[in-house]
Amino acid sequence: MIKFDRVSKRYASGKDALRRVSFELPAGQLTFLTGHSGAGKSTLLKLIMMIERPTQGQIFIGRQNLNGFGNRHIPLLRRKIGMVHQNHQLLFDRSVFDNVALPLVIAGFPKADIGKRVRAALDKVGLLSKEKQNPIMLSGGEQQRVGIARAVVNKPPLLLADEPTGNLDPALSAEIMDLFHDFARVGVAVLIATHDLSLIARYRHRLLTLREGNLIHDGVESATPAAGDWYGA
Ligand SMILES: Nc1ncnc2c1ncn2[C@@H]1O[C@H](COP(=O)(O)OP(=O)(O)OP(=O)(O)O)[C@@H](O)[C@H]1O
Repeated sequence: MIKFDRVSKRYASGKDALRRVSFELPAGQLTFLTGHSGAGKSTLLKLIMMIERPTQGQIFIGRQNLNGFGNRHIPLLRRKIGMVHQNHQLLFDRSVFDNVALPLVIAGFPKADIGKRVRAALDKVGLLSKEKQNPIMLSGGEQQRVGIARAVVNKPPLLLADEPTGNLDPALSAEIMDLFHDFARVGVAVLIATHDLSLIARYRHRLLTLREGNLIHDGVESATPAAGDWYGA
């Protein structure tokens, strides 16, 4: 589903945020992305979203090489990617329904279609009964689920999450992880960037570990937190 081939990113400041990073994420797999603060996780997600461009190397989504994409292709690309943020980034001046509908409205879906898809997404995250509420009335875990419904309402083949359980207690984190597992089970490639070592230890998934822009580990073997590794201790 997604492939990085020797991807490097140097910011204008001269900072090398990623150095010759290569990996592939197949459809239907859930993968954690970890590393210390500043290791390059957000940069990697930004390259996938085309918020930033690589300095070297190639990124493929499906069979498409992002190097061949101009700015006008970006909206089309982003429709293939669901993004879940730690702070949900919900709009508090509109209902839960309207928040989830937003990507479909932007993409120009017909109204009847929007209703069907939004309700299916809210049903999936267990929040159908709250569609008319303002998200400000919801708990942190519920707000995160609204964010997930919005990310998947387009049925994207790729789901990215940046610290999706950052503000949640272990029980709510487990609920969110259950949802991600459900999406992986139906063929979505799920990439979760997280610092949460207990989360990584609890689920034995493939783990990509970055240190100072280098991919220093790719596998499930040492899914137990190797904090010493991260911090170069
Ligand atoms: N726009 C930018 N211009 C210059 N340097 C940047 C820019 N964005 C990030 N960096 C630098 O690139 C490196 C990687 O940053 P990045 O945000 O990708 O790390 P991260 O692993 O996501 O960290 P965190 O977990 O703290 O979010 C850091 O040294 C950071 O300071």
